[in-house]
Amino acid sequence: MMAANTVPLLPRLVSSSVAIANHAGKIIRDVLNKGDLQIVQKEHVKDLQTEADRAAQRCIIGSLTKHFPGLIIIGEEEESSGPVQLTEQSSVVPLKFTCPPHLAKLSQEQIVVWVDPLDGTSEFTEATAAAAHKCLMGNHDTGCGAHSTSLLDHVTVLIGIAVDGKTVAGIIHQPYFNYKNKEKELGRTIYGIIGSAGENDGVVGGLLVKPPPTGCVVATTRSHASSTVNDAVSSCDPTEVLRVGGAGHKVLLLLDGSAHAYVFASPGCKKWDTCAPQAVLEAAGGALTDIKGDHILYHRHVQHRNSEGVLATAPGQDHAAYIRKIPAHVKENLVK
Ligand SMILES: Nc1ncnc2c1ncn2[C@@H]1O[C@H](COP(=O)(O)O)[C@@H](OP(=O)(O)O)[C@H]1O
Ligand SMILES: [Mg+2]
Ligand SMILES: [Mg+2]
Ligand SMILES: [Mg+2]
Repeated sequence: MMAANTVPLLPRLVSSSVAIANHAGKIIRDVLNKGDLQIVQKEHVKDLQTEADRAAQRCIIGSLTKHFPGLIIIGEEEESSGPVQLTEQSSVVPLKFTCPPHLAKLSQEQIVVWVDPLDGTSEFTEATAAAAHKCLMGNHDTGCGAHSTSLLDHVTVLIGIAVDGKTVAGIIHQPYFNYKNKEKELGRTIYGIIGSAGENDGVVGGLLVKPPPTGCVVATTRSHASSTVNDAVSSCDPTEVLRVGGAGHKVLLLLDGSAHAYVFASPGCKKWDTCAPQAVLEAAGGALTDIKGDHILYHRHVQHRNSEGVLATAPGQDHAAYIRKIPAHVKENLVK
């Protein structure tokens, strides 16, 4: 085994981030178990923050800063006060990939880390409300339909690593994976480095399944729809539309064969929503761009909004063909 200081910076950062994302997932579950989300409204009624978002971000940014002093990290949430749980320097996961040669000699100044401590906050709050309602009703299924606890599957922790403005590595942790099956391990982490030779073509931790050769299943937002969002989805002639929460979760659906494309023609998604999912998807052979087909950049001073929308396709799909289908009025509506 290589001594820690001979391992290049990027694999060390990925390995440490996997351990940190796993711990952030535990913090999220602990907040939900306590049942007091302390919800704060940010820019509008569909833009919420909970104590789980805040505590998970304190853990991620605090731990990364402790292990990599001076690292540039941009998180979704503003700084908050409260207990900070840090991971140990030694809590790294064994590496299951090789570092691509062109990323083997990075200096820390080239790196920006984009952190979404809890992606799918809307669904997290609704699932929690549903669970509380269920308790009040004596633990029977209330038949709330949309207020189903299955919404917890939509929650992920995202840590994306960009080098010289391009995403190169990502970690997607799903804290509630398997929560309905008590026999199995709770939570999973999928991570990848673009161009690395690891298990499953550079993506570790998840089953990679191509979507069916026929049909067109489009995943899109569940809680941030608009007429432009819906026009873009319709233009793809979908055989099925999955309205689900979270950018991380929608990219997981592209990786497990559940959807062909993720289409979001809105300026609502931010760089911390796409940096990690894009890297994992592209490591697996998929693509994620804005709705016009242009690359999304992740420099330190870039605007946070993905103002020209998001379009992602599963490995093996014709990404350019989806871009061509998006109507001109939708593209014109989304400007820098
Ligand atoms: N109109 C909007 N306003 C604020 N955030 C938005 C938004 N549209 C999308 N997002 C953010 O983009 C992510 C994916 O959205 P969606 O689930 O609707 O597809 C969510 O991240 P967070 O849950 O981390 O805030 C969501 O809040
Ligand atoms: Mg948010
Ligand atoms: Mg998000
Ligand atoms: Mg978030």
